[in-house]
Amino acid sequence: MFNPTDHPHRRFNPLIGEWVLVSPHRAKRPWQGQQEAVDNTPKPAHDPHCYLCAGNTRVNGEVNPDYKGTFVFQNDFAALMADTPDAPASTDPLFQNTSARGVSRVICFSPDHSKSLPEMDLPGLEQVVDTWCAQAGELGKTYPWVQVFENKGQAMGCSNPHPHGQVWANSFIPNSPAKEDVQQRAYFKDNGRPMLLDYVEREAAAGERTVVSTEHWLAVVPYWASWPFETLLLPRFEVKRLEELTKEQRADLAVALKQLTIKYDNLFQTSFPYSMGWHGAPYDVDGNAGDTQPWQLHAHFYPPLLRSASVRKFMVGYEMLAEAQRDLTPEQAAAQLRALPDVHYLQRQ
Ligand SMILES: O=C1CCN([C@@H]2O[C@H](COP(=O)(O)O)[C@@H](O)[C@H]2O)C(=O)N1
Ligand SMILES: [Zn+2]
Repeated sequence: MFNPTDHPHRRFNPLIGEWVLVSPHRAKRPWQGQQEAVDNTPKPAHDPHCYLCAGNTRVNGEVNPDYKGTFVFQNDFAALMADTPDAPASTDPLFQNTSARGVSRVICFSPDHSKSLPEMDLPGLEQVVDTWCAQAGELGKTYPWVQVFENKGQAMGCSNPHPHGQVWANSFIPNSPAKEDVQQRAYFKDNGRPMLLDYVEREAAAGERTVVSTEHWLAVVPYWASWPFETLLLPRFEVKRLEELTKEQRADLAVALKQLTIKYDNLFQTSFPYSMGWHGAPYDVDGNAGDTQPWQLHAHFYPPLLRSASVRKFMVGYEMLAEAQRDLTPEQAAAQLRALPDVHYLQRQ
């Protein structure tokens, strides 16, 4: 008799139209592979050598202001520029290219070099949320896609430990949002409702994949999660883009973010690495983005850790050549996170 906690099976991710292989007992195999370096040394509130700290000089010689809340600056090594000339049109179907313009900005979450999101207070987190919303709303006037994201931890290639995120505006809609656009439009056409609005209601009723639940927000390990402790942060109301969030919805988002990231840090009692980012309806800057009705704003958290602070999941081999594969079920991951205290392990000492 099939049982999803013991038997390998595949699950469909309707947001990108791809399958994930679930092998529930893979996490039990002996591990003699790489151990990630774990850096639990406490950080100073101000680091005189940090390029992102208030009042310090950045690598390009600019001096950061003595900022008190969030601080946004143009990335000195921007991946995209606003004035890049058009790439020459290609006629050969095997050698297609197209132009790429945009803006890259860095968002310092606070002047405190030592506090990542779970350790920040709610007013500080609300400022981060307001900054995300303001950046998306401003850049969305000029660019069809605005990618708000955060790389946290050295395990995620973070080049600077000062808690910060980034926002990259694009003159194009990148691959992942493009897939989600197609999938949400197809679902809306068949069902007359945004996919993730139906999904959040079903998950709120089910509960077995819920990690954090607040008045306006729900964080789940999605049924189709790829990364071991991947979560999807969903509004429990219809909303298309960050800047549409009301003050109350933003304040509650700060609560949900704090609870989720505290759970994450408590899982292996370490600052939990992840890449996270927001997806909302593309912006209609040239009149052909289509209506926003099928879309629902949401945030993805993609954390690499699998078994401990030092053992991560590798999406390699089978995952690169075939399809994503996970070593424990989403329900098991959610249960582990749910069972954790909602006070940060450093606060408890
Ligand atoms: O003086 C600096 C240092 C870092 N940066 C930028 O800060 C960003 C740090 O982000 P990451 O840690 O996610 O790499 C990185 O994109 C880097 O280009 C500056 O723009 N100026
Ligand atoms: Zn710093």
